[in-house]
Amino acid sequence: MSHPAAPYDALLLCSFGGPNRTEDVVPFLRNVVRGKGIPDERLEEVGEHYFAFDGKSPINEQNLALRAALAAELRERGVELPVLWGNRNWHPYTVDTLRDAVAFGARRILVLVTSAYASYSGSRQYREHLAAAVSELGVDAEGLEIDVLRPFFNDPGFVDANTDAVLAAVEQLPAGEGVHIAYVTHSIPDTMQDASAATGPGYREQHEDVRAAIDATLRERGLTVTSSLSYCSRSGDPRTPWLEPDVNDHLAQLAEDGVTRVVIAPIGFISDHMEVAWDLDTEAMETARELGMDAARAATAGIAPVFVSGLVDLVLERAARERGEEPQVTVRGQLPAFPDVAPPGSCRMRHGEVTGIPVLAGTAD
Ligand SMILES: CC1=C(CCC(=O)O)c2cc3nc(cc4[nH]c(cc5[nH]c(cc1n2)c(C)c5CCC(=O)O)c(CCC(=O)O)c4C)C(CCC(=O)O)=C3C
Ligand SMILES: [Fe+2]
Repeated sequence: MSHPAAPYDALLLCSFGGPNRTEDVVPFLRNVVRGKGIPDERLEEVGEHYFAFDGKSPINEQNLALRAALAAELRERGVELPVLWGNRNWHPYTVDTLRDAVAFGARRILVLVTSAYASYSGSRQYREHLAAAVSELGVDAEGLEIDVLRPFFNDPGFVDANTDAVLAAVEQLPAGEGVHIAYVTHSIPDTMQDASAATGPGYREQHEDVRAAIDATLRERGLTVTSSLSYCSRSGDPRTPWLEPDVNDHLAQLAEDGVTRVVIAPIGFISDHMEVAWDLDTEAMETARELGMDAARAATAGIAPVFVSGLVDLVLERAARERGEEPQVTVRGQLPAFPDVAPPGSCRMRHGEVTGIPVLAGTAD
């Protein structure tokens, strides 16, 4: 029998990156907004949330924890597959990790992007980034082949971890009748939403599918549930339309409608990074308090064993398909599993225009 992770010889956790201390904040943000000509003074303002946390984003420690959990789960299953880590916008940069991996003999690498949903920001932008990293490596990357795991929003491990978290949050609320689950994700520009829906279910529709799947389980458990999807963390020009409603406006509307018990469930995020810490734990929870609601924030998937185990299943499933086998694929919700290779035209940038920017694991059109 072949090695369960063959043909891969490494798994690369590829994430956004975040600053570790005050001095990192502006250089990190320069990377994030690269090429947009935004002056440093403006970045000092954009970095306000990071400065409020002494310049330290929680995201790096979360990725280290996820890497350790993935490595432990692989080891437990007797699978030898090193788990590497590289970021788009801060150390360790993907290009550096890849250079080391190649020097250590890696030739086929599978990438796990730390966004569960497909959109330009969570999907194609990472594939552009990987192509740029390989191109920067030049001859050093000769013979290197990189695949990217499909978006995993409807993976049973991810959905079940979120379901468990919502159930635990309901338990935290004072006793009462009925509960509203306010599912929350990162807002994106309407144009990016439209582009995400060009070749398959769009960003919003992917979230709606997860919402319905979790709701169904909650009702099976006997809970009286209403629910909604709202958005956080919009940025940019206020005249540009982004997905709405904003979670704070939405909570006010819910209060007006007589909702008194609410669970804020950040299904759009795989861990408690800055958006969750600031926009939800700081702002949205305060909004709920001011509105006199009983509110609890559901945990993100983080390193919940069911989530980590689901990710390892995904890795082994993809490896098996690369070997020409037909492993069983299980999803929650109504949408199918996304394809291994993103179809041409998928998740283009804001306006769906063809940029010609090279991508890995897919075509540039
Ligand atoms: C859909 C989505 C996810 C996926 C959800 C997920 O992966 O969880 C995500 C992840 C993240 N985004 C992050 C940080 C930032 N995102 C920015 C800007 C933007 N994000 C957008 C969307 C998303 N972003 C968009 C449409 C913009 C506007 C710029 C543009 O139109 O292209 C900016 C620039 C400043 C600003 O505009 O606010 C920053 C600093 C961090 C790190 C957090 C930490 O440090 O803990 C993470 C994981
Ligand atoms: Fe972002």
